[in-house]
Amino acid sequence: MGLTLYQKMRDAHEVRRFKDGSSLIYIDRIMLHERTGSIALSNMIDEGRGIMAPEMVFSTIDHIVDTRPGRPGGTRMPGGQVFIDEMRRTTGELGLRLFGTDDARQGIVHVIAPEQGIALPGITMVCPDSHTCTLGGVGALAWGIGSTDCEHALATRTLRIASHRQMRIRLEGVRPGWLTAKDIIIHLICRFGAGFGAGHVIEFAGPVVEGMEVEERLTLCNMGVEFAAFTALVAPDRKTLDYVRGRAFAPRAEDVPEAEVQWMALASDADAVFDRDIAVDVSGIAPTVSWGTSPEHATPVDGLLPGEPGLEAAYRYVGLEPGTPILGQPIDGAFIGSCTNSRLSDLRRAADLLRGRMVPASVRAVCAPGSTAVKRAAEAEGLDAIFRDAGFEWHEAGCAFCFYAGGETFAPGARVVSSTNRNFEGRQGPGVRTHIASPETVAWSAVNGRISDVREVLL
Ligand SMILES: CC(C)[C@H](C(=O)O)[C@@H](O)C(=O)O
Ligand code: SF4
Repeated sequence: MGLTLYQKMRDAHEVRRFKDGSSLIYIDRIMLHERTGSIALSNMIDEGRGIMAPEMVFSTIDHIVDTRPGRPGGTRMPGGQVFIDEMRRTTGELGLRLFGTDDARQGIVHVIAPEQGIALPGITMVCPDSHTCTLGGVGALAWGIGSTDCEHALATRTLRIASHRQMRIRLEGVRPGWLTAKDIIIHLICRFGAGFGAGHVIEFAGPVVEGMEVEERLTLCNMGVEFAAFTALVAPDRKTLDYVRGRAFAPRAEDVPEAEVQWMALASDADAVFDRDIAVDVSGIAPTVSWGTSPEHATPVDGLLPGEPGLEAAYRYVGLEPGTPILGQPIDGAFIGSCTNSRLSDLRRAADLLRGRMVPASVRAVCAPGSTAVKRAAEAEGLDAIFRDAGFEWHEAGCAFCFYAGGETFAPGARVVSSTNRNFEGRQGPGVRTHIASPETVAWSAVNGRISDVREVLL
């Protein structure tokens, strides 16, 4: 019987298989950020434990640090400075790499991992952060862990994982030019339900995935955890190899040929058995936005809001009515950023829609590039000027606007179209109503001052 991509990667890293089917897995690389990583590292120091392979640990400061231009206050999160200070102290004491706020490699952990070549095809990676699944987009077996597991991984370079079920989602059909990976993943979560991936590893495959750029695959895998999956993956291909080559922590030039042969062999066998094998035709998928308080509360942008029972609390929070259109809903805010959609390709596509246009004064629009490197690259090609001229605030790299670190937010009750991945109550701040969507939908809605259909301009 053939093996799935996931099974091959697991087997290649398996130190031991237990009777219950779980496995002890060798961990290649570990990433940390100040919100959770600082806690794991202080515990390690307090317990007198050493780090098994310090050179394989990569840390950054992204979550609670302000993204305001210049970051004048460090962080506005009450009590937040201690996480930043602890991250600096503990990484210093333990001799770990830290991409701090003064480092050109700083950024949202899941954005810098592929960007710096830390995430690579075929490696195992963990980080105490749920969106570590993003890295499946480059063919890494990567998943989010809790603090205790993080300490275990730091101390032993291994982790025990359960035996996961296998799901493949094959994306087929003709993808319209305006249809983004974000629309597709929100559509899938809405169609199958936010719990559909529970207990599974999801492999995204099929011609539409093969046609996607690597940064789009990162967006697709990013929301694997919003599908409740253990993680998500895309098999590496030529595009992945081109993407990875030459990045700072990728293999050295002389090792590349051998590595690439190994990476290209990473694919599910033709006779691999999946517990669920689903084909989805993307041809009919519309630009998709969330309306409620779960990513599964979503709708085609030109659809009417659903009226099933059980959605009352969500409707109350968002201040909308079943049976009404989402299209045309006036908005107060627009946000482009987060580990889902803040890479250079996202900013370019949004800028294309903003060029020569202006966001109305009633809308507060913010862009926080995913990393300092993305920010600088965007500035080098003049994207910052396009965003600013359109009325967007141009921020530093970080998470703060995505998850309300405690400071940066929109006004209570504000309706915000956002390129992020979560929309539960208060996610972007007290009372803020988040509609998750593609960066294109965010940009186009921002200039119109209402939730808008990108097909008006991109068809
Ligand atoms: C703070 C962190 C642990 C959290 C996560 O794990 O996802 C954050 O990144 C988020 O998106 O809510
Ligand atoms: S950008 Fe948002 S979703 Fe991503 S890691 Fe940061 S807080 Fe979590």
